[in-house]
Amino acid sequence: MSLPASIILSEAIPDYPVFVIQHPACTARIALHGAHVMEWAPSGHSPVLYLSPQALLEPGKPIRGGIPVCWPWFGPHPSDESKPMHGFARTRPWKLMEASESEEGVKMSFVLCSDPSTHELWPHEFEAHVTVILGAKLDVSLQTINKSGTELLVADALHTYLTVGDIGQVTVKGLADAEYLDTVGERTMRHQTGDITFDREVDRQYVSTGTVKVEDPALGRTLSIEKAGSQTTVVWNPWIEKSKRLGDLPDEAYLQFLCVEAANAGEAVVRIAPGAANTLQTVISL
Ligand SMILES: O=P(O)(O)OC[C@H]1O[C@@H](O)[C@H](O)[C@@H](O)[C@@H]1O
Repeated sequence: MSLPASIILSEAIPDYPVFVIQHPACTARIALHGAHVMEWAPSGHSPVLYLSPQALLEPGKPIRGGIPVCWPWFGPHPSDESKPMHGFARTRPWKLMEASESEEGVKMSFVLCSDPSTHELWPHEFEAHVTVILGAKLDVSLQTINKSGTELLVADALHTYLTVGDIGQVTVKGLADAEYLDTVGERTMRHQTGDITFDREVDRQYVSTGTVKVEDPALGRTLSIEKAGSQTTVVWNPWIEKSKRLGDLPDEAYLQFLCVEAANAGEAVVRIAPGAANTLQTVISL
C-alpha cells in the first residue's frame, strides 16, 4: 500500500515495522505489532503517551507504554493462566488496511483475523479492527466482528499509558462515587469517595461509562479521556515495588505515568451475536 507523505514506514528494527507520523497537527509512532500506538504528541505539546525507555520491541512481546490493545480477554485468562496476560492481540502482527491524511491529521486502520494460531488460544472466528485517527486529538477504536456461528464473549481494553510530571501531584476526576473492584491484595469491591490521588499502588476497575480528566499540575496541563462502548474504566499505577519487578520499566517510572483504560472487564464482558460487531473507543485530548 502506498503511504501518504506524512507517514513513513521505518524498519529500523528488522521485521518490526513502525509507522512514523510527522504531520503539522501531531507527531506519532505506531507499531504494526499489536496495532500499537507507541507515541503521540499534538503540535506544540510534549508527548502525551508514556513509552518506557526499556520497552521491548520484539515479536511476541508486549510493548510497555503507548496504547496496548488488550483483547479478547483482560488481565489473566479467566480459566487458564498459562495463556497470555491481556489476550493475544497485543503480541501479534496486524495488517495495515488504510493509511490516509488530511489537513486535520492522519487516519490508519489495521486488522487481525482468526487463523490456526489464534484458534490455539481462542477457538473462534473473528475479525478485529483498530482504527487510529491522529491530530490535535487521538481517537482509537477497536471493533470486534463475530465471524463464528455462536455468541462471542469478549473483554477488552485500550490500555492507555499517560505521561505525567509527578504522580504525587496528579488528580483523576470523573470517577467520584463510582463502585470499583480493587485488585491490589484481595479482590474487593469498594466505593470511590472524592477524586483519585496516588500515594500507593492503584489497580482498580471502575464501573463507569463517563469521561475522565487527569489534572497534572507539574506539567501544567489537564488530559481528557473520553470513551464509548466501555462499561469499565481501569486506573493503574504500579507504584514502587511493582515498578521494580517489571523488567521493561525503570524503577522510578511510576512517578511519570498512570494508565486510564477504556475497558470492558470483570462482569462487564461484551456479548456479540453471530455476524454482529461491537466497538470500544477512546479519545484523548489536552
Ligand atoms: O504487565 P502487563 O501485562 O502489561 O499488565 C500491566 C497492568 O495492566 C493493568 O491493566 C492491570 O490492571 C494490572 O493488573 C497489570 O499489572
